[in-house]
Amino acid sequence: MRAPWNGAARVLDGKATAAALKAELKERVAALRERGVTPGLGTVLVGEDPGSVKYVAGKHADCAEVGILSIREDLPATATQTEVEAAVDRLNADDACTGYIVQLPLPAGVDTNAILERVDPDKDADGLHPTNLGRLVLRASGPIDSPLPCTPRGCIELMERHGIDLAGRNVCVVGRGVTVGRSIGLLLGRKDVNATVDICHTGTTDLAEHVRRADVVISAAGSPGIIAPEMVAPGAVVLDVGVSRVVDPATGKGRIAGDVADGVDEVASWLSPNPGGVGPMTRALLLANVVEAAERSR
Ligand SMILES: Nc1nc2c(c(=O)[nH]1)N[C@@H](CN(C=O)c1ccc(C(=O)N[C@@H](CCC(=O)O)C(=O)O)cc1)CN2
Repeated sequence: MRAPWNGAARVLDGKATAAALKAELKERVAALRERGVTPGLGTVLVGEDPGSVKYVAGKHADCAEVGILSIREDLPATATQTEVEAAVDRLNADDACTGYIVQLPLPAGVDTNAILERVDPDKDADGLHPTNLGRLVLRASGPIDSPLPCTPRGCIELMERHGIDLAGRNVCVVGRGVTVGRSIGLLLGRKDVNATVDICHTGTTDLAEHVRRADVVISAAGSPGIIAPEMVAPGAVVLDVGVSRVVDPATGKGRIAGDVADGVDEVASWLSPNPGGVGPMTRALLLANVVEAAERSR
C-alpha cells in the first residue's frame, strides 16, 4: 500500500518542520514564564568530539531561540566515571535545570548505562532513562506523561507533518543504537501510530530483502551508503538518520555521510535530506520534552 509515485522523491524538510515546531514551543515557553515557570535545559558534554560539540552547541542555540535557560557541564575527555557521575548529580540537584541530556557517545571507559540510569527520570530530556522507556513498554495506547526518545519521535513527527499516514505501514528500521533503533519500535507500534516494525542490524542475514518489503525505511546504522537504490521499493518513504564522519578522498577534509546512497531519491516517494532532515527534528523534540515536562510540573 504505497502513495502514488511518479519519479523524483519529495523532500521531508526537517529544517522547515523543526522551525515551525520551535515557533509553537516559543509561545508555550512565554506562557510558562508568565506563570513564573522557567524551563532550563542542561547538557553534559564529555570530551571534544567535533560532532558532539556541534550538536550540543545547536541544542543551546535552540534554547536561546525559544527562551529556555541553558546550563552546561563540559568535562575533558580524560574525565573519570566518578567525575561524570558528579556532573550528573549536580544537574539532578540544580533546580534551574528542569531537564537535561548526557551527550552520546561517552568516551570509552565511562559506563554509559550507569550514567544514563543515574539521571533523575523526571529530568530525562532525552527520554532514554529505563523508567521512561519502561513506561512505553507498559503503555501501547493512551496519553504519555513522560519524555519520549527525541529522534524516534522526530522521525514520526516529520512524516506526520508531511501528511504521511503510518497506520498499517511496514516500517524497516536499520540500526539498533540506543538513541533510535532500540526504542523507535516502542513508538511506531503504539495504537496511535499502528505501524508494523522490522528492526534490522549487523546480525541481519539479508538486509536488502527486509528493506525491499518496507513501505517506510528508517536508517540509523551509521554506515555510509548502506541503503542502496536497488534495495528500496519504488514509492517507499526513506528517512536518512545515520551520521558518520568520513574523510573526503578528493579534499582530505572530514565531512558527514548519511546511510542513504546516491540514487535513492529517484526511487523513493519521500526522502529526508541529511543534513536538513531528522537532525533538526531531534533537536526540536528535545525542546518539546523540556517544555512538556515544565507544563506538567506547573
Ligand atoms: N544524548 C544524546 N546523544 C545523541 C543523540 C541523542 O538523541 N541524545 N543523538 C545523536 C546526535 N544528535 C543528537 O545529539 C544530533 C544529530 C544531528 C543533529 C543536527 O542538528 N544535524 C544537522 C546538521 C548539524 C551540522 O552538521 O551542522 C542536520 O541534520 O541538519 C542534531 C543532534 C547522537 N548523540
